[in-house]
Amino acid sequence: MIVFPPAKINLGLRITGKRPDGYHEIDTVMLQIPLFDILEIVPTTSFLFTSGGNSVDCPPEMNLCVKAYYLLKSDFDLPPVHIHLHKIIPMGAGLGGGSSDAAYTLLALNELFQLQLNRKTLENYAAQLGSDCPFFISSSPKYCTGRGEIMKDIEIPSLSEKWLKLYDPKIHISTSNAYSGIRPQAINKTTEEQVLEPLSDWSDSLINDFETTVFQENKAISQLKNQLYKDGALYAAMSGSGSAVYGVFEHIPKKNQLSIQEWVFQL
Ligand SMILES: C[C@](O)(CO)[C@H](O)COP(=O)(O)OP(=O)(O)OC[C@H]1O[C@@H](n2ccc(N)nc2=O)[C@H](O)[C@@H]1O
Ligand SMILES: Nc1ncnc2c1ncn2[C@@H]1O[C@H](COP(=O)(O)OP(=O)(O)OP(=O)(O)O)[C@@H](O)[C@H]1O
Repeated sequence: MIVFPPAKINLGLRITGKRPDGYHEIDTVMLQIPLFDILEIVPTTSFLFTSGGNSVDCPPEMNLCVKAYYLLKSDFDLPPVHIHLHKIIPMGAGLGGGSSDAAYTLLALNELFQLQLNRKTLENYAAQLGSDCPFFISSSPKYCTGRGEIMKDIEIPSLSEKWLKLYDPKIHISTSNAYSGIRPQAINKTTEEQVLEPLSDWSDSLINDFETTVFQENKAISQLKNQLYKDGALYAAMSGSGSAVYGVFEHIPKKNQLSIQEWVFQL
């Protein structure tokens, strides 16, 4: 079975508290985007994990696909499989690629071995693998709170038929380091309320709390955000804990001749 785990972007990301378990309370909207890894899972005689494309900077046993397989295997009599991951989504970019691979491993195993697990059960398994993982179990935009795992479906009419330009500055940002530099703050308005306001208000209202510290340490990332506004973006921001930045455009944006990886998608 072949599946295509997508990347996500965060629209606004507020960090509102530090929890006793060391995680942070967040308030964000997450949206899948059409940038995909490729994941193939086939039954075999002994467990094997291989990967291609961009190299993943952790040993195979730490790969979230492998962790997802063994998590399900602890509760079900799963046969051995060969998992092959072709990595395309940039790592440490705030695009949730590893989380998506983990969620899609659960989804594929559920289907391949007819485990009959419903969405809620799959989300509970996903939450054990990472805070962003439950989001990838279903494909619609979500307003996410808690440590990211409390989700509510949301429609974002402002984004209908808009264009997205995404830059990968190729700067690896560790999520836990990024969180450790943040002082949580209470918020007056939720991100859900803000994304339902007109898109023309977003640049003044939507905030990613990671931008202040990440931009201070990496001027190149804030320059890319400025570049997106210069190019005519209606709204531009960093995704998650960075380093990827995106802009939302009314019309198809031109590609720049910057020596940097960029993608353009219609939403
Ligand atoms: C930045 C976001 O991508 C926004 O969607 C997520 O909050 C990160 O989610 P993730 O990559 O799935 O994170 P996890 O794998 O669960 O946690 C990695 C590390 O990030 C920190 N972490 C993560 C999520 C959260 N709500 N609070 C945290 O403090 C913790 O130090 C944790 O050890
Ligand atoms: N399948 C995988 N793909 C990518 N990274 C993985 C995977 N499995 C484990 N990892 C580890 O997770 C780290 C970060 O992964 P990921 O791509 O999800 O980060 P991110 O883009 O910053 O996402 P997030 O928005 O969740 O913080 C990698 O540096 C790697 O060590």
